[in-house]
Amino acid sequence: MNKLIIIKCGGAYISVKEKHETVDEKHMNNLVELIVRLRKNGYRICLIIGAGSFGHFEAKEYSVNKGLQNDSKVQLTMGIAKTRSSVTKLLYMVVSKLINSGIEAVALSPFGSWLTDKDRVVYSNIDLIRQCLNGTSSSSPDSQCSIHSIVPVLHGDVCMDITKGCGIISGDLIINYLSQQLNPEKCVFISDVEGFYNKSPKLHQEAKLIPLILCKKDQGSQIAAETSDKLDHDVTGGMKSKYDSAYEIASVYLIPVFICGGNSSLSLIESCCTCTLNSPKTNPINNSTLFYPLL
Ligand SMILES: Nc1ncnc2c1ncn2[C@@H]1O[C@H](COP(=O)(O)OP(=O)(O)OP(=O)(O)O)[C@@H](O)[C@H]1O
Ligand SMILES: C=C(C)CCOP(=O)(O)O
Repeated sequence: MNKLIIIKCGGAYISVKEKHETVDEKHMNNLVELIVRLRKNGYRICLIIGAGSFGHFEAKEYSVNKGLQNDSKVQLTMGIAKTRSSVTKLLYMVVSKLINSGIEAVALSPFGSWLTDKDRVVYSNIDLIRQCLNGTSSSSPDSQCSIHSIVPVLHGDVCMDITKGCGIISGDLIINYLSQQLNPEKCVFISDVEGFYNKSPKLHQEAKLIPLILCKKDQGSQIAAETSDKLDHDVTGGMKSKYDSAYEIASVYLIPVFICGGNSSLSLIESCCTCTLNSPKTNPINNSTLFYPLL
C-alpha cells in the first residue's frame, strides 16, 4: 500500500489570522500545489486544516470552547451555529480548490460523528477515513473496491463532548488521534512559522529555531521553550498544543513529525513530507523542526 502522510495545515498558514474570514491566497495555493505534487508521487494523504481567522472569533465570542459551562445556553447554541458556519466556509474553499486541481478530496467534519472527553478523542468515524484512504472497507478487507484512494479533509471544529456537552476540537488533537489509529509514515504540521523556536519568533527577533527534538516516551513532553504567544481570539492551544501533540506522536506512536512553514518555499515543505529518515543525528531539512522518536 502507498505511503501515508498526515498533514495538519494550520489556520495561521492558510488564513490571515488577525483578519476575520480572510484567506492567505498564496499559502492556500501552496497547500493545494503540495497535495497535487504528493499525489502525483503516489502518496496517500489525510489532510486536516486549522481554523485560523475562520471560527476562532465566533468560538471565543460565544465561549463555545467552554461547552455547557457557558453561562448562556441560548448564546451557546448560536455560537455553535456561527462557529460551524465559519469553519465550513474555509473547509469548502480548500476542498473546492483541491477538486479544481484534480484531487479527489472529500470534506469530513468531526462535528457529525466525533466525541471528545477531557481533551482526548473517545469516538470517531475512523472506518470511513480508512475507507477513503485505502479504497476499501477496514471491516471487510477482502472486498477491494475499484475506487482510488480519496483525500479526506478534516478540520478543527465544534465537537460533542461527554463532560462539557460540546467543545472545540483542534486540528492538533485530530492529527494526534489519527496518527495513533492510522500509523502514517510521517506527520507534518504546517504553520505560519518555520518550526519550533526557543521562544516565539514573532515576539523575539533573537529567537532560535530548534532543528531536532529527540522524543522519548518515558521523558514526557517537557517543553524546553516559551510558547505563551497566542492571539486573544485563539480558543485552542497555539504552539504549545502543536508541541505536545508532535511530541506524543513521535514518542508514543513512534512516528516522525515535522513542523514547518512560514515563508519557506513549497519545495522545502514538500521535502519535509517526502524525505527519508534513518535515525538522523541532525535534521536533514533546513528551516524546520523534526520531532524524532528515540527508542
Ligand atoms: N516557541 C515557539 N515557536 C514557534 N512559534 C511560537 C512559539 N511560541 C509561540 N508561537 C506562536 O505560535 C503561532 C502558531 O500557532 P497557531 O496555533 O496560531 O498556529 P496554527 O495551528 O497554524 O493556527 P490555527 O490554530 O488557527 O490552526 C505562531 O504564529 C507563533 O507566533
Ligand atoms: C472551531 C475552531 C475554532 C477550531 C480550531 O481548530 P485549530 O485551529 O486547529 O486549533
